[in-house]
Amino acid sequence: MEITFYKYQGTGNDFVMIDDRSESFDVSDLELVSKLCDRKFGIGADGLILIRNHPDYDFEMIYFNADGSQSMCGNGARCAVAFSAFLGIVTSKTHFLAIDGAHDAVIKDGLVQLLMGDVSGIESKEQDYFVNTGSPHHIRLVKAVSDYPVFAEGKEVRYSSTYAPGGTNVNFVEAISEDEIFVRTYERGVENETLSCGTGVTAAALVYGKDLPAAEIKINTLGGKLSVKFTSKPSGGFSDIWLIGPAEQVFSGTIKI
Ligand SMILES: N[C@H](CCC[C@H](N)C(=O)O)C(=O)O
Repeated sequence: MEITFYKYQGTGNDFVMIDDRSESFDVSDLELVSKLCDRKFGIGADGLILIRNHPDYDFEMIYFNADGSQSMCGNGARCAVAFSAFLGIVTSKTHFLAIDGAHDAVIKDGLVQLLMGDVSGIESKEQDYFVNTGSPHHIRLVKAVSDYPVFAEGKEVRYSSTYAPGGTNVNFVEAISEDEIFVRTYERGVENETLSCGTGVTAAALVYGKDLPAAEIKINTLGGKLSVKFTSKPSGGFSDIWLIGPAEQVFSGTIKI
């Protein structure tokens, strides 16, 4: 079988993108997903995204982590918007469907702005926090995130009984200033640290700015810079949550597999 693909990255979180409007990709073949994401035997990526037609939306994105599991992916969604514009499916504004529901997005000044789903609230977890921003995120505020043992500590939390059986993504957050943080993430389904995680930095920004009526938090990641804007709802929870950052096409090709 020969598959045509496009490789995208959003602040270093990288994805195999496939125009699957023909619906020819077998979504039950998780071995194929893992092989295409394998960095030695395949194309190599944190995840794989199919773009399909949908009667009620501009398009539907189907996201797979590298291990074949599915979840909402913020950086992947931003790359899906850029890819759909490249394919001519959308222009600078779009309304599309992902696993966690409908999203709006805008392409402006070379960046993709993604409207995330509302968040009902933040849970305390001993000294840490938990937020679901379309995928589950454990948040730990730390002093010097550059030196932090992200893989070891992240893996321990991800597989802890607290989050069994589904697990969680784990984010370590350092305060840089009152409106700027540095975030490193251990990602479920990649089972490693990624260079950035869109739903993760969104969760981190909500925790960091949870006592503010509204905020725009600048976020540094190992893979580049993102920002998150949000409004705190009087009843608790958050709305108007925008994840903003670049989404670039790196290369395209075909793979015989
Ligand atoms: N690994 C995550 C999904 C991808 C999240 C991340 N790549 C993002 O940009 O949101 C999970 O299994 O919940």
